[in-house]
Amino acid sequence: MNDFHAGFVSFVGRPNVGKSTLTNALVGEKVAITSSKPQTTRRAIRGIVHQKDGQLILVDTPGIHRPRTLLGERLNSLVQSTLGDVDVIGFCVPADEKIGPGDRFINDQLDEYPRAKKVAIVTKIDTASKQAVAEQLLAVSELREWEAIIPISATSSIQLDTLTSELMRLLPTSPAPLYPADAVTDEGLEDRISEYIREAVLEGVEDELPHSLAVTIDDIIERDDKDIVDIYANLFVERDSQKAIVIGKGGSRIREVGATARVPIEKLIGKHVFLSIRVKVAKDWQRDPKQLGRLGF
Ligand SMILES: Nc1nc2c(ncn2[C@@H]2O[C@H](COP(=O)(O)OP(=O)(O)OP(=O)(O)O)[C@@H](O)[C@H]2O)c(=O)[nH]1
Repeated sequence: MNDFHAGFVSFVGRPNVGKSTLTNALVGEKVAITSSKPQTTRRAIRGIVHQKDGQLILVDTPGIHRPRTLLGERLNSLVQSTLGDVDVIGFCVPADEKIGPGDRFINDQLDEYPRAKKVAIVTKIDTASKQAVAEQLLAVSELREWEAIIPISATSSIQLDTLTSELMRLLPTSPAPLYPADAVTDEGLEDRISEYIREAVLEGVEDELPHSLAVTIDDIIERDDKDIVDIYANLFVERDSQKAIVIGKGGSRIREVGATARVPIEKLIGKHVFLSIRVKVAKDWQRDPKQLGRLGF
């Protein structure tokens, strides 16, 4: 049987166009955290879509942007090395914003990856009128020759099956699946937990604070006597003033963060969780090669 398709697909686009939300919607599970803050995604996260006739491995990448810090530069080079390896690139533009210089910049970069097939995805069509969507499809079609142009909404589940089968069709045939049938991601447990915590902190913080956040896990300990898992996490910020904001009056904010993050973590682990989050200052870590290394970038 040679009609099983399997391969790697990456969604690219400006920050905040809905790449992570789309990844989660296609996988059917939260493998990538999302937020309304630009540049939420910092790693290439793999989400795996299983179908009878194929396996789609989605590599979620940070949004491409002009870097302002060393972290920004590392994120951009992560995108570049990821795109060099994928079979299909899905270029995402939102239906509710006109194509601008940021989109053109990314579209031009796609020439550097001749091996990958290219499809355009118009995202968030639930937010725009039929006419606006039609105009956006036309504008996108003028950027280059695409294998397909597909309008979707990840939050309203519009055309997601169409997108999956289009992507599947463009993947190479494979003698066997690349991942086991029950895998939804290749992210490790610690990384997924850290990301859930970062997502919870991102809710409600503003300005440059979202970029200053990093989370690491010291320990995950199963208790012998009870069905509880103890998780010890560190939340890094860059300045003392940010530490105060994140902790909140009398620790109120950080308690809320813990309660919010515990929900997806307990779902993931299938047990009750005691979550300890210690807030620490790592001064200007986004610009410091040593600290970036320690935080996993
Ligand atoms: N209305 C609507 N909102 C969406 C849709 N998809 C994503 N969003 C919202 O758009 C925002 C950004 O979504 P993300 O998935 O985090 O965007 P991203 O492109 O991965 O962003 P970065 O990680 O910054 O690159 C979030 O607030 C989402 O809820 C959609 O189909 N419809």
